[in-house]
Amino acid sequence: MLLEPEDTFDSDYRVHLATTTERSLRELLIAFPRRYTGLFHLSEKWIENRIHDVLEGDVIQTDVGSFYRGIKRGSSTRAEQRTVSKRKDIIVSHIRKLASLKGKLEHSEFIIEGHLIVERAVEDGLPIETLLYTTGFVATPEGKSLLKRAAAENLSFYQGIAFRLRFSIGKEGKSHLRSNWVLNYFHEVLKKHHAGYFVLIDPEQCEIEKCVKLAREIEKAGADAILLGGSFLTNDLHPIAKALKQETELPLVLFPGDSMHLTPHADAILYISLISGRNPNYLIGEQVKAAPWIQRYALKPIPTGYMLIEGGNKTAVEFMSDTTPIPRDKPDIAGPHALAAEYLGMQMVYLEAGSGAVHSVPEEMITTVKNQISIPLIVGGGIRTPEIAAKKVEAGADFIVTGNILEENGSLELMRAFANAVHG
Ligand SMILES: CC(C)=CCC/C(C)=C/CC/C(C)=C/CC/C(C)=C/COP(=O)(O)OP(=O)(O)O
Ligand SMILES: O=P(O)(O)OC[C@@H](O)CO
Repeated sequence: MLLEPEDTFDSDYRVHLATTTERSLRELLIAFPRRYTGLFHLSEKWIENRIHDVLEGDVIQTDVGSFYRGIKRGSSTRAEQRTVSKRKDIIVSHIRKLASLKGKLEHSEFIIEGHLIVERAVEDGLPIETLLYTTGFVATPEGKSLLKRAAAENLSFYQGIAFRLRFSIGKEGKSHLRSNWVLNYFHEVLKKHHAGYFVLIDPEQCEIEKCVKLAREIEKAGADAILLGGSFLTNDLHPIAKALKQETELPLVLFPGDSMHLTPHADAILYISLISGRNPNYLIGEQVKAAPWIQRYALKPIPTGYMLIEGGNKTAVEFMSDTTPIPRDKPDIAGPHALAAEYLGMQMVYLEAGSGAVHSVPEEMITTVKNQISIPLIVGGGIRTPEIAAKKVEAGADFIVTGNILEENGSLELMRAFANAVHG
């Protein structure tokens, strides 16, 4: 985003946006200074609606094209508060960690501060990942010139607590995995706790308000992330995801049943391939259809080997995917599937008994799989009590997913009991 002083059309700034995704546009608009008027050049139709979400104003036609002229709403803008000051902001806390040598070594990332050195780094083409700056900085001449250069380099911007620049050392170029803060966050959860706890929200099962209430409780209870998805969706995902993201600090991770289950309002997506089945559509077909949209929406993909395990009843996943689950008494078949997932470069394995399964994944199978792989293991389906969750962790699960039980009885106490049982 580049701001130029503007007075011809009764605005404070003429704003040039270099963005191709809704997410980066949103982040840029968050950085636009409050109580100032901007004249935004509308290069593409979709930009207009998104600007309208954040700024109050109208489209104006001029002889040099159409523009959106709007003023940034007052200080109560939720997004603004979230980005700048929330203590638990995941990116900000990650950046804080990088201040220590231990943090730098652990993540192979640096922060550098000061516009001259940052400018030099941009100029030298260092593998920069994210540029962080304050709202004040964007309006200074140094800020303008640096942001112009950074926009030309296609860097992602983030308005942070201080003007800082983060970049990775090591290999050239950007890797989606190296810059995948959600995956890094999952690994941090595992360093902090014995295991992590994910709660699945099924968009079919709740109205927006109910979902939001549930999400707030999930966060309060100490869960580590919210999964959003279902095997068959008829509800519009966008408003639900948007509301959840506004109301909680937890990472919002899509858990898709097919390539239509996407929204730019989430942080990441379990990029699952149904490796227990032999249905090419769920091994690679849906993934190919979704890939360009995941890129456009700037979702962080988490490549995951998804394995369906017989759970005593025919589940939605089994029916929808037209695949046969791995028999629950055959851990020796499950093990090599998981190992193959790791060898294929997947970052997680998910053992799924199916939502509402009569029997959850057997402990023996969890242990066999865990012993074969070094990537984190997610276990879900039919886990109905904190005691059972603890047993799965003891057997080797790194992350536990619960869905139905909280839809049936979403009490804060029960969620807390699950989080505590899993965290150990
Ligand atoms: C990577 C992308 C974009 C798509 C991959 C799609 C794949 C491989 C799907 C596997 C098969 C499938 C239908 C998985 C569904 C996973 C899921 C969200 C399960 C949880 O929900 P349900 O089992 O539907 O729960 P309910 O029965 O409560 O709806
Ligand atoms: O709804 P439940 O049975 O808890 O299952 C959660 C999840 O693993 C389904 O994909």
